[in-house]
Amino acid sequence: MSAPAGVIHILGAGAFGSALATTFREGGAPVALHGRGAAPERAEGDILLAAVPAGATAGVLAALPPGPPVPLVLCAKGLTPEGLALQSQVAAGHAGPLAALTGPGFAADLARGLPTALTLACAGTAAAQALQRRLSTRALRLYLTDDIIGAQLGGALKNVFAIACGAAIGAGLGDSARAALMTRGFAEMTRLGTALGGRRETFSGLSGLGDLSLTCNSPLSRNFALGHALGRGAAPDAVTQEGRPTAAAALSLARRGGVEVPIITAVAQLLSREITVREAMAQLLARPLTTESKGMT
Ligand SMILES: NC(=O)c1ccc[n+]([C@@H]2O[C@H](COP(=O)([O-])OP(=O)(O)OC[C@H]3O[C@@H](n4cnc5c(N)ncnc54)[C@H](O)[C@@H]3O)[C@@H](O)[C@H]2O)c1
Ligand SMILES: O=P(O)(O)OC[C@H](O)CO
Repeated sequence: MSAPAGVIHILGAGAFGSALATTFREGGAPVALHGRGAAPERAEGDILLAAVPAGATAGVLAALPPGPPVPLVLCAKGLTPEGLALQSQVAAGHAGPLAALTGPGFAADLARGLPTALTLACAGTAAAQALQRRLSTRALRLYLTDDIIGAQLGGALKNVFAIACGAAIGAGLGDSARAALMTRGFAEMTRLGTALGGRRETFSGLSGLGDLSLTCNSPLSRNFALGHALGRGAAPDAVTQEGRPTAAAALSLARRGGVEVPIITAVAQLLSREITVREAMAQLLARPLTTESKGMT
């Protein structure tokens, strides 16, 4: 007889944590969903998922009581500005295998059992495959990558481009402007992401282009909705989403690495009230003319 599977502990009982709990329960796994202030005891064979906002992960992990070195799956999509930009850097002290779950998936869709494909990024083939088997269900299909840096960067940076697209649509600038921002945003994501250590191919996958497509095209995205509200004249401080700290952190990482990120720059300026949506678009259109082809002068 095989040993019973351990418990999937989900830290964070918000929209995504609750949707994952529903998904895994429907897949037949034992799940414990932990709200704010909970610090679950773990046993061998358990899995920990952190599904709180990116800025809360460090505190939630620090509050855990000591336990066996079980795998930790990071679900937050965002960069934190304190120099520890990526979630895997925030969680670097974790003793067990570390993974990131990212890619195009709205909590609302998962909670309804709608088909969803996500990326599970994890170093170490055996640990990665074991997690893939435990966390996949009939509705949730997980693809593996060992590029944990690239997968997290795609998931974080798409928030900034979703704000840009929402703002363009909210301001009535049209679907062509959205397509331009998505495509040039993808170029920017790949340029910054590879400079920070991600692999180029990762940005063409679910965690990059996949999530960018979803959030730039759907009013269900909170980042798109934030941008849309800005485009319609709302004050930037009225709403806080992970895109806001991520835009600031991405801009400072890009400046440090000498990477050109005009859309991230415009979104950061928009969020700090330096420019309006129309000024942001005018600024992007006024940049020196350039090529899409490598090597063309
Ligand atoms: N909602 C989605 O569709 C979705 C999809 C994929 C990934 N995510 C990611 O999952 C993460 C959580 O998003 P969400 O939609 O569940 O957000 P949410 O606001 O619905 O829930 C966040 C949860 O974290 C808890 N929390 C917040 N700050 C905390 C703190 N300091 N300490 C302890 N708990 C705290 C809140 O009480 C809440 O239960 C985000 O990083 C988001 O990018 C969300
Ligand atoms: O609502 P958003 O903008 O945080 O997007 C949710 C998920 O990241 C979509 O994959």
